[in-house]
Amino acid sequence: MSDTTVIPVHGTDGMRDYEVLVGRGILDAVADRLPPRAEKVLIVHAPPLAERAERLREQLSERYQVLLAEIPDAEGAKRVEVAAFCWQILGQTDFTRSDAIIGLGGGATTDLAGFVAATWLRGVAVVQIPTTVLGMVDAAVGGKTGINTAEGKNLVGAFWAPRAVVCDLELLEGLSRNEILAGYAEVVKAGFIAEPGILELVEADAQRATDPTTPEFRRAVELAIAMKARVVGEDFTEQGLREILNYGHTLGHAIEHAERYQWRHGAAIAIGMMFAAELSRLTRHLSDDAVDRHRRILDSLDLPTSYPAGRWPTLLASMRRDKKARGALMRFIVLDDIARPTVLQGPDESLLFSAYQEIAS
Ligand SMILES: NC(=O)c1ccc[n+]([C@@H]2O[C@H](COP(=O)([O-])OP(=O)(O)OC[C@H]3O[C@@H](n4cnc5c(N)ncnc54)[C@H](O)[C@@H]3O)[C@@H](O)[C@H]2O)c1
Ligand SMILES: O=C(O)C(=O)C[C@@H](O)[C@H](O)[C@H](O)COP(=O)(O)O
Ligand SMILES: [Zn+2]
Repeated sequence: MSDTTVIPVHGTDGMRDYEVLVGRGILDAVADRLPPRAEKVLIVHAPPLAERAERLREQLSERYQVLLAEIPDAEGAKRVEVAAFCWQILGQTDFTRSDAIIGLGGGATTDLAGFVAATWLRGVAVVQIPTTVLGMVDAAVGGKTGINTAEGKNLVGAFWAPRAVVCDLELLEGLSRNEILAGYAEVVKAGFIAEPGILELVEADAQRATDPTTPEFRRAVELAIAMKARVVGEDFTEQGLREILNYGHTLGHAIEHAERYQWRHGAAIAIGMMFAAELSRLTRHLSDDAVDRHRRILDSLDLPTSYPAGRWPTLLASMRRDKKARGALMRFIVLDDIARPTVLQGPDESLLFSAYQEIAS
């Protein structure tokens, strides 16, 4: 464990403090992070993680009765039917408040596992083991849990902090390059809103910054996690500051909805950040240089930055249902400069359309 980085997260709103561990080959740490009085543990995982879940089950079975819940892959996990499937397992095995859930997988799995933990008996412990870049730097940290509905992304959910987050970088070795790059969209999001050092790492050498075996990758990931830890430690339930983590998400979530949840989250958010940068240029005088920097960085990561012009009415309707909206007023996270985020409330539709035209294909 000597090479493990420990990032503390301050608990507020009745949540306990917890830690995010980052390292290689550190899954042994999981047992010690489970509640001491737990007897049963449910590992929630998608099919691609089945072998890994079985190994974890063997590792934990000396101390616990370990159950497995194999759920649908990717966004298919974030449905109420899948939560009900997990609740049924918990009910049939007399899972009590001292037992614990483990979310093992990408952000979709950890969002669902967290939601099941938040709702079962009004809250049981969850330890998250993210297995994608996006899960490690964002989804598994911070306690936002949730599922999608036909009307929109993450419309049902709860704030429920994990007991620990264990990020074993070795788990990333089976991921495709496209999956790594999509997850990296949230790493550069952290760069744009608060940690320009991340952007510098990508600009210096995008290949090394995105290769999970390099020190540059680990540095970028740790900077992104530490930034998120600071923000959620101050504003767990998104009363204000936490909204900055939604940079690029108002349009990004609308794209995911328009694409019937078949797109990778990070790809949609990349387009959303490009839109937010253009909106920032129009409303906050974000410099041309800073906007071009967005496009250059996203291009260097092979992430998309445009979307068809004709989809605007659909996207606008969907953005009105965004959780940041207050009545008829839409809210967007924009930048005064790199690492200086702010909220734009109630912009005119014509202004939004002008920003969209800049990214429309
Ligand atoms: N709660 C939050 O704060 C938060 C933050 C960001 C994103 N999210 C959510 O996270 C989700 C996206 O997460 P994601 O990008 O990790 O996608 P994902 O969970 O869909 O995983 C992507 C794919 O990679 C596979 N996979 C995962 N780990 C693997 C591994 N180690 N080896 C091989 N295959 C593996 C998965 O099975 C899936 O097919 C979205 O639903 C998004 O809304 C939540
Ligand atoms: O943790 C947060 O807060 C975020 O906004 C992080 C986002 O990257 C993430 O996609 C989150 O799930 C979006 O939250 P939502 O409230 O817009 O559904
Ligand atoms: Zn996101």
